[in-house]
Amino acid sequence: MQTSDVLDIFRSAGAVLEGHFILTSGLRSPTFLQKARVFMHADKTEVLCKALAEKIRAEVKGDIDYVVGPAIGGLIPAYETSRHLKVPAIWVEREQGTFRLRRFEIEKGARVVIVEDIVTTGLSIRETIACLRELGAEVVAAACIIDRSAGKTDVGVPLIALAEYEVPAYPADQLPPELAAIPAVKPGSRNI
Ligand SMILES: O=P(O)(O)OC[C@H]1O[C@H](OP(=O)(O)OP(=O)(O)O)[C@H](O)[C@@H]1O
Ligand SMILES: O=C(O)c1cc(=O)[nH]c(=O)[nH]1
Ligand SMILES: [Mg+2]
Repeated sequence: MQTSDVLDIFRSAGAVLEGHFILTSGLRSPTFLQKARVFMHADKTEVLCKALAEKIRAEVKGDIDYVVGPAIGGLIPAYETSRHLKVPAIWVEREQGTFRLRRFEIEKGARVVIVEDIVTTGLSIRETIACLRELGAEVVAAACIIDRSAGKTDVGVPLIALAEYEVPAYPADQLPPELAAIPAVKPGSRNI
């Protein structure tokens, strides 16, 4: 599956939004990939996650014990990707801002692959890795549907992206005037 195919699916779902967005990292962007508008369609989600599962199987050597999705955005793609990988899917969710594995137990040494929706700075994946390593799990790879950094982000483990799509993002104090003129909205769930 090519990047253009992935973007066609996002566009067909009305998931490529234009405006002024506050990202989870605090960066600002004129473009937001509202993945929820894709994941509301099981058929579109299946196509994307089956392709991602195939890419994960091709790149990860050895067993995978769990797929782990960072809530909320990672829940649906992690579940659907795990269905194709035929391994269980679990998730981390924020407890007072910090990712925790609140509902599951995981064996020490378990080999896990993180499945995210979108990667911008990789911050959310690094936070997920920290949580899982504290529990003794081995994070063998991370994966995502779209990497907005187009391969520039280093999360400390191999990052398997179904598509790479570079989108501008700016520190809040370095906004171009056309972006500063638009009221900012924050679609994600961090700090809620
Ligand atoms: O690579 P990063 O800079 O961390 O950005 C990507 C993260 O941002 C979004 O999550 P967000 O915290 O906005 O909440 P959501 O999962 O509820 O959408 C997205 O789901 C990724 O988890
Ligand atoms: O960086 C983010 O927070 C982010 C960007 C994006 O395009 N979509 C998303 O859900 N989160
Ligand atoms: Mg998220």
